[in-house]
Amino acid sequence: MPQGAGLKILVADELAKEGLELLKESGISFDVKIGLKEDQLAAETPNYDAMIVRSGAKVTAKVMENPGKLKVIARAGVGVDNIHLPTATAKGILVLNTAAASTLSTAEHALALMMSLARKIPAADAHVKSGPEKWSKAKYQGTQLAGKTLGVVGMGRIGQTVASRAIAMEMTVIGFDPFVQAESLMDGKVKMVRDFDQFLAQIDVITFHVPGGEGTKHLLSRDRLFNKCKPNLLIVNDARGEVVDEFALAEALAEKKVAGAAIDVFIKEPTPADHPLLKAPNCVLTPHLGAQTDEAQTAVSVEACKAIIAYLNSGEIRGAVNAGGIKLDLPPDELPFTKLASRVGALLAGLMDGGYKTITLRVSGTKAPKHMNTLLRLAAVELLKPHLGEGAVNVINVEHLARSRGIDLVAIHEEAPPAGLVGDIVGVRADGPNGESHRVLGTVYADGLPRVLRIDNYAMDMIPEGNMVVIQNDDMPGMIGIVGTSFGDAKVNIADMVISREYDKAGKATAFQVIKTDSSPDAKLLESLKARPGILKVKSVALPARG
Ligand SMILES: NC(=O)C1=CN([C@@H]2O[C@H](COP(=O)(O)OP(=O)(O)OC[C@H]3O[C@@H](n4cnc5c(N)ncnc54)[C@H](O)[C@@H]3O)[C@@H](O)[C@H]2O)C=CC1
Ligand SMILES: O=C(O)C(=O)COP(=O)(O)O
Repeated sequence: MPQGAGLKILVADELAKEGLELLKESGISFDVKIGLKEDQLAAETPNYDAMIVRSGAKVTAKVMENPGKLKVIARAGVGVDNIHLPTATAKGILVLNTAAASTLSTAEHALALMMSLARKIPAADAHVKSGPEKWSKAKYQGTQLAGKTLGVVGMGRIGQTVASRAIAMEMTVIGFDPFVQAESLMDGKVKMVRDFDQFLAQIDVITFHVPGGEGTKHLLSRDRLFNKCKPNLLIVNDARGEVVDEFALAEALAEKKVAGAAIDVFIKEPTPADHPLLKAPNCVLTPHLGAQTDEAQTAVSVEACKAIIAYLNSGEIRGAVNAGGIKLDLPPDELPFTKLASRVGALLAGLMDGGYKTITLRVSGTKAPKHMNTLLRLAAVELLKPHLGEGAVNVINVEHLARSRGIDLVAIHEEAPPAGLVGDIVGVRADGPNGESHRVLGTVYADGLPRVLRIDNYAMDMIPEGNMVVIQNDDMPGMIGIVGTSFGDAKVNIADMVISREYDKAGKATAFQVIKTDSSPDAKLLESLKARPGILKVKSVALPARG
């Protein structure tokens, strides 16, 4: 079957053709359905493996309530405030964006707004076009930006790009961003101010480059607009509508509490006909055009489509917003640790009788510790699968599902491998609520294949793969024979086997037999083994084949 066959993508906002071409080439079928209302989008969602949106489609909790086969949503752009992230994460849907693809265009748009505002370009343009009779220059006298102080709110990708260009225009730039700890940024050229009101007191122009949402709502509130801003302040909002109190802004402009505003983004888009900013003085408005250039639209479309294709075809995660920083497309010498973690997790799940209180990953060495979160999530997915079902848990929702069940996920970087072992060791331990506890330790050899080196305290060296049966028995003569004969009688061929012995504190020896079989042992065989005197535990686990 060709790659991509059977998969379907919903393109729910307008997307540049370059990305759509990539979808066609990938063989994954797609439908373009723009302007769907919440109910319509909710009805369409379960039929698609992936969705691509910009800011128009609202992917609410309701839309994802019954996500069907939806696995991934790509935002062709930056802001993901139109996607209900907690629901996406809980449902195991990867959300990704194209973070840097539109940075330059959006920064240029903010600068264009700033200059339009300072020099009254839109009004002057309309004036000239209105005819020669009232030709006036004095009415359109503007403000020079060189020498003025620009305050950049949000010193991320777009904020810094705006700052560098404003510095080139000989503006003084200061920044406000509570998530930047440095005293200054950009080689000391942008001083960071901690207190927002003190920041407002220093600036002639303010430009916003923050994400939307509760954390940034009404940063420029009514109180600040009326009582904290300098009356000559020019306001640029190319971020999100809620960042500035739109209604208070219209009043502040009318009452000359601030000098002007240029706004690209609104609480409600399209803006309603009675929106107060439409009639506010010295106010320049654009219809969410920050990223609307040929270059940015091509880039976001291509990146979003490439990322969707990569995730659907190979599980590769690019530009993830809700995957806790995990990475599955690792270099060849690190990639086998992902398989190791999954198989260690699956083996451990097979050993446990009950549920879990804590799942702990311990890693040592140089390669595995680079990917602790990824390895922990992969192991935890396998541990939770038998409890939640095959399709219910994945690397996106595993942390949420564990937390919602009161299971702690812990990752520990050990300075040195456990005694007797060397190199990159990945160990996973599960502790149950009733004192049950098991652990499995493994590594990856130079052949790139995972090895299990310990189950509990039993030492071994085995590739975890295929049908595996783990048997714990009293260490006494004849036990291997009993097991061998039982498998033989059941016509189950033993492909490989390791035996390991351990002594408990009282000096009593027990042995572990880890057996790989060519076919799956049935319940009757396992039950008959369990019933044998001297056999303490029999567990069967089906792992993927070696490949
Ligand atoms: N008008 C348009 O068409 C476009 C608008 N945007 C908007 O611009 C935003 C920023 O984009 P990037 O610079 O790429 O994101 P970014 O993530 O690189 O930067 C955002 C910055 O905001 C800071 N921040 C967060 N909360 C803050 C707060 N309460 N006060 C001050 N700073 C805060 C963060 O620490 C970060 O440094 C996007 O989230 C999106 O909402 C992005 C692209 C196009
Ligand atoms: O990328 C962003 O965050 C934007 O705001 C751009 O929105 P758009 O894709 O043009 O609807």
